[in-house]
Amino acid sequence: MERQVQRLRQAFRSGRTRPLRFRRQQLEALRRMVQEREEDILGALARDLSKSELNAYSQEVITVLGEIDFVLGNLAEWVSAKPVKKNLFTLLDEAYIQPQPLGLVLIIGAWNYPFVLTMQPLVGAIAAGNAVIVKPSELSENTANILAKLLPQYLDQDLYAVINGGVEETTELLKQRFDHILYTGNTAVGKIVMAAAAKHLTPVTLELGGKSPCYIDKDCDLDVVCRRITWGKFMNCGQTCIAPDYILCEATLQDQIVQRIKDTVKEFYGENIKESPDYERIINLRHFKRIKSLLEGQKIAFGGETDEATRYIAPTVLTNVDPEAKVMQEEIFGPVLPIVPVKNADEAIHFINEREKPLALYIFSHNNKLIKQMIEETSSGGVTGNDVIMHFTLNSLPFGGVGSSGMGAYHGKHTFDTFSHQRPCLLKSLKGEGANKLRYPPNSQSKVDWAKFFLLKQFNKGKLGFLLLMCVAVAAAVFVKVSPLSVALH
Ligand SMILES: NC(=O)c1ccc[n+]([C@@H]2O[C@H](COP(=O)([O-])OP(=O)(O)OC[C@H]3O[C@@H](n4cnc5c(N)ncnc54)[C@H](O)[C@@H]3O)[C@@H](O)[C@H]2O)c1
Ligand SMILES: CCCCCCC=O
Repeated sequence: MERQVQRLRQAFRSGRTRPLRFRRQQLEALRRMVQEREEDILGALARDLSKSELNAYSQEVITVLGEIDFVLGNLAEWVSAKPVKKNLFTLLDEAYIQPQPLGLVLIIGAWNYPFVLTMQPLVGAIAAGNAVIVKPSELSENTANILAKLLPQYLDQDLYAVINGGVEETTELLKQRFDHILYTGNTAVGKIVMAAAAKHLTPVTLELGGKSPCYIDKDCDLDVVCRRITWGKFMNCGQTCIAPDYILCEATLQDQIVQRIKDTVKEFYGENIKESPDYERIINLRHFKRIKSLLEGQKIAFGGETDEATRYIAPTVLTNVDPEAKVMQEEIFGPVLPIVPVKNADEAIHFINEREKPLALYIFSHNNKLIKQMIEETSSGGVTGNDVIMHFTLNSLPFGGVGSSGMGAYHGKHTFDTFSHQRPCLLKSLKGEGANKLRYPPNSQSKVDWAKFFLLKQFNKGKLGFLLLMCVAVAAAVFVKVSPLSVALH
């Protein structure tokens, strides 16, 4: 493993990833891979999560293709140096920010959307000019294997590698030095990753989880609200990091909400949910048993059926759930939706703020002021008002957590920034040494006064402003020459 890491690092040092043309070629090759091997990819997702081809395509493949196209359309602009504002001291100099690749980065993916959660960060890491090791989750082993098979066929093998394995291999991998680690998975392992990274002072992006609350205000159109929640909660059998974890609403709304979710489940998945191609299965027996145990002692308003042989758990809604119940202590990550009654929005805000910061917050209300107030008075990785999940799909929005739901963010340009160093560059000339006397010792009050004048004036007023400022600078220079102050400066 150490040798493989060294090999990639060497290839990075060759400078091959620097030219824009090279990065574009790799991204185009990645796009070809997704298009030409779509069937293999969809097959792997079906074996791992019982995802239908249509669901796998729309939830995972489409996002990756969209991301590649978006990056290819913008990369030339992103890699370019960005001039910055100057002060009077640096007026004649060149000052800019140059995004540069970090080096060798590690992407550790989770099993629930095993294709998109590894490929979307990979797109940004390639775009930013890094060498990359991808470590897919061992729990979604078919997708992990197809990635290990396909990526070397399409991408530069010296720069991009897939390493498969479980805890042992990942632990070994984390002993190596990387220039950035992006980890997606649970919070407990997030801490292990961060501790390992700290040994090398490696920065991390941690895409973690948590219990994402969903508040429903009293005068909402519940038909619409419940359709949207049903879609986001039971998609991928509830195994979505930003699925609404639980509902907060006034107690009197519960029965109506239950009835509408029940009707929608029937509309979406039919009378026999087990037969629906749109309804997935729990990833493994451990998670099946964990989720099933969350139902113990709860009032099941509908659903609750399970089948261990196929790891099926029916869409399930629980009512009047006690905040102290087990189902409210951990992220559910399955098709179980508890409703916790609260008196009003203020109590909901209090409830949310008493707990760890969630990855997402959903607020349903006709009252925009209330939505803004709840955003203002709470904290979460992201927010969608009057819908669920959808903020994930907008790549202009940074996607990530806060507090125990993670740190850092990615998607679109944000991924490029995550995997880049924003290098500040100031290019001066060896001329104009006279002005530098201001900053050289011995210091004096008049030097400080002039330094204040030069340093505290920002310059960003276009050509006319530039001319005006030059006049001021010349006047100042003349003044310096003729005034008694100049004596102090020399
Ligand atoms: N924020 C996000 O974008 C996002 C996306 C998906 C899932 N999640 C969160 O991830 C969690 C579910 O995923 P999971 O953690 O079960 O996935 P997982 O079991 O696939 O683990 C994630 C990765 O961590 C590695 N790993 C596991 N144990 C390790 C250890 N001891 N040391 C080092 N590496 C180890 C795995 O090999 C895997 O690659 C949920 O909390 C969910 O909310 C977050
Ligand atoms: C529609 C795709 C949602 C992906 C969410 C990723 C986290 O689990």
